[in-house]
Amino acid sequence: MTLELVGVDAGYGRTQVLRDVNLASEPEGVVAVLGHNGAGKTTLVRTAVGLLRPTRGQVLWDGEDITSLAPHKRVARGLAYVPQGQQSFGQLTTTENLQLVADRARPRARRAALVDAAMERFPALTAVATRKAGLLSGGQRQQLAIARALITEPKLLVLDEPTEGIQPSVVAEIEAAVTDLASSGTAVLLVEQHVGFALAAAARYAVLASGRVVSTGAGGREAHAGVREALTI
Ligand SMILES: Nc1ncnc2c1ncn2[C@@H]1O[C@H](COP(=O)(O)OP(=O)(O)OP(=O)(O)O)[C@@H](O)[C@H]1O
Repeated sequence: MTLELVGVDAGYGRTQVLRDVNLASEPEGVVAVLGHNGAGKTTLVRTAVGLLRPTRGQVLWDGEDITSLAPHKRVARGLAYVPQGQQSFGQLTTTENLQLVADRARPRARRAALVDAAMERFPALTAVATRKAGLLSGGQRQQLAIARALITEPKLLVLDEPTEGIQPSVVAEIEAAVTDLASSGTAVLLVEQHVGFALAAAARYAVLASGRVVSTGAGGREAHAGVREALTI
């Protein structure tokens, strides 16, 4: 499954942010979206997941036009989104946060297995399974947010700056989980400020500047120079 933005313009009211954006996820692996603050990365992912309607262009899911499809229907098709900011239900425990999403899964008998599988991806969560999410560290809450998205068994996981504001020791755990996910068949669209990690993980990258894609290419170490140059635009 690939998600594709074709000639997309989008913005807020009269403020146009995205300009003629063309970008596709890979059927497997990571596509990294890079760019400075305010470049339009969050606007791009919000448009991709259906929280913002493009003013021009199309969003395709495996070739099908889903531009007008509601976000929750996109989730049902296999598109999951983890927004910036480690959001969770603070009064619920770690496990309850996961169960809340699993409770929608069918058949009922699978629900516990989904929670267990999501926990297994993030061993740090097991230790805080009964703690209220509001009392978790930023890194734990970020892991919980990703684990919650995984309960929907996405084909494509859209992550908006998963390492932002997270202490370095936990960043490595999040990076490892994202890399592991991508290599086990879940495609990832990754917005990331941390260029080193993004390029190491990415099969492909796109650099956004002032709402336009100004550079794209294959990921990996050799992409650094091209990305650095594009980021100076
Ligand atoms: N709700 C909104 N209403 C009006 N303008 C907005 C809104 N959200 C973002 N913008 C503007 O759109 C532009 C792009 O913002 P966006 O959040 O997409 O960038 P970003 O690349 O994700 O930046 P960051 O790394 O800071 O999150 C910015 O100029 C921002 O001020």
